Amino acid sequence: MRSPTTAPALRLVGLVKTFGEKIAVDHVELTVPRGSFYGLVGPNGAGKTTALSMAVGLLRPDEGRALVHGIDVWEEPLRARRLMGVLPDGLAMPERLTGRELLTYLGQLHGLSAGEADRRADELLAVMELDGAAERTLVVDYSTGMRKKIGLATALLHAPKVLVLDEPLEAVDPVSAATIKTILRRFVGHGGSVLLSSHVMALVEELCDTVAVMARGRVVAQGPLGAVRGGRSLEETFVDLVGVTIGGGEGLSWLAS
Ligand SMILES: Nc1ncnc2c1ncn2[C@@H]1O[C@H](COP(=O)(O)OP(=O)(O)OP(=O)(O)O)[C@@H](O)[C@H]1O
Repeated sequence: MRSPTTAPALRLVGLVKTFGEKIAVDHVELTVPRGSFYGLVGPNGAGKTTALSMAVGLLRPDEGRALVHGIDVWEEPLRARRLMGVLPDGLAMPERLTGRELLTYLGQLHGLSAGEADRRADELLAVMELDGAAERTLVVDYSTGMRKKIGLATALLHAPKVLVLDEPLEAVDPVSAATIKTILRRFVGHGGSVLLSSHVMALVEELCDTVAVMARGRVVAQGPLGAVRGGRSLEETFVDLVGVTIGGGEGLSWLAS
């Protein structure tokens, strides 16, 4: 086992998860190099959310391990979680708090002093453009895009080394998306590592240097973006790898009448 100082940002080793008869994640191996901007793509139901939930310690695997900077997420959860910032799908978070209250509360749970938690909350709210009226609004009343932004702010609050983000830009307007992309690029530019899942190939091509394609619970390709797409667009490569038949061309004749 490599030491925490040289280990990859994140390593998933033989992860398996079944729900009843359904194998949601089937022996997934994934290595996110340090300093990489890593995109995980796959069709609906491919197992991305299940794999990411196991990677960050939110869902216990049936088999396999997840290591953050070489630290086992299940054996040393506190050490591992200190290194990770997580934006889960569905964004379960305390909702009866304002954006500011949420950040200061979570900051103190992370062990920051009240002053430091306040200072970081100020900066994050400003950067996410959630200052002003938004910071006094309860999170339960936030729009989907605002929830993504406050979720990303909570993920960044304790200055993690690795961000694991499930669909961070889904349902986010273009202006907020540009803000989030800038923040993520800065995070990687300063030595952090990002693993994000997305359905949007153009987004992954724009942001990520390394990609993995999941289908039916398995990783069917992974590596540097250029090598995986092999001179084509990621979308073409994806359709080939995933082996989908593109629907919509037949049926629905009543629509034309
Ligand atoms: N809690 C659960 N109970 C039963 N089945 C589940 C559960 N969570 C996921 N699944 C099933 O596991 C498979 C993988 O789901 P998962 O949400 O990980 O896929 P995904 O790639 O994130 O999909 P999407 O892109 O649509 O979000 C799906 O068939 C899903 O129905």
